Amino acid sequence: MVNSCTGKMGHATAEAVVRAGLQLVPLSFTGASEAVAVGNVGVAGIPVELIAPEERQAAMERVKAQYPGLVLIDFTLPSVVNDNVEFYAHNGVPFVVGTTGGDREKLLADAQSAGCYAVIAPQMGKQVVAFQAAMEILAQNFPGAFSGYKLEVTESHQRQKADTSGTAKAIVSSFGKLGTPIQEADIEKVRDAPTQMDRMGVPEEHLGGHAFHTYRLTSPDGDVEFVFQHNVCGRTIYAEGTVDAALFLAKKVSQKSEKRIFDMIDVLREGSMR
Ligand SMILES: NC(=O)C1=CN([C@@H]2O[C@H](COP(=O)(O)OP(=O)(O)OC[C@H]3O[C@@H](n4cnc5c(N)ncnc54)[C@H](O)[C@@H]3O)[C@@H](O)[C@H]2O)C=CC1
Ligand SMILES: O=C(O)C1=N[C@H](C(=O)O)C[C@H](O)C1
Repeated sequence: MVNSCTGKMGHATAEAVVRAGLQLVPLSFTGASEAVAVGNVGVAGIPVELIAPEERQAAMERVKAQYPGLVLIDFTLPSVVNDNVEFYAHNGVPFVVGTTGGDREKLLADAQSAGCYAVIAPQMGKQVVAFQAAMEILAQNFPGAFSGYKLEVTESHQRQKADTSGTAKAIVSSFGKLGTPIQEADIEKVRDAPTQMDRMGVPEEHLGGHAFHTYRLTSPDGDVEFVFQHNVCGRTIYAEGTVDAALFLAKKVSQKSEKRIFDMIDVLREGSMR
């Protein structure tokens, strides 16, 4: 079940669920206004009924009874992700959260205290997850290796993205251990089209959906520079990774795994990404 199929990521993920030959629950939680105004949304020819927040408990009971292998997927908004996770946790359902932002500590604590199975990660794209893991491995093995270097981070996303990239924040945390700590406020957020096209090289057709990240490290004397970059156009890479996460989580539930909360590095490590 994908919440919300009205959103860009939710829709792309629901399509990936169908492409993978899995059963898409034809219901999707969404914001109150869309549920009333739109009613339902088509995903690969399947009409998906939109459920407003005040109707979701009744719908959840129906869905739980009808779909025993249920895994929920959340791609909503930073402003609602905590409320959604509280709701999933209260209902004891396994869930994958790709939504960024919100209070991340509370999100983890709510999932943990309810004993839910969950995959929670700001980045679902296999190769970007591998890069994220590599930076953390580097940090664990060579702490302080870049002490004294200056770190500059720029991330460019579609204009509607309100929060700072969750991926950038995760990678900045590894850079902190490598000796170049910076604050979230130091991450440059690019959201305007001219800068995205002229400076960052975002193709015009991807202004509405892209994620271009650059991490630049410069030595104190300016003689040495490292630049790490990952530039993604579109949403397929995340949608496919999310399906991998849902399949991984369903396996963990059926195995009654003792560990219940995972991130995408766990999914990648177990060889569960196609
Ligand atoms: N983990 C990953 O790899 C990725 C994460 N994201 C994150 O996913 C989130 C969604 O991104 P987009 O799809 O681009 O945003 P979007 O703005 O296109 O979609 C958000 C959807 O949430 C719906 N919504 C609002 N209130 C709701 C509620 N109470 N319950 C259910 N749905 C509600 C809205 O109606 C809208 O359709 C963002 O946090 C973004 O950063 C995006 C791409 C990849
Ligand atoms: O909103 C997006 O688009 C993305 N969000 C995630 C993030 O905040 O890091 C992942 C990717 O950057 C796309």
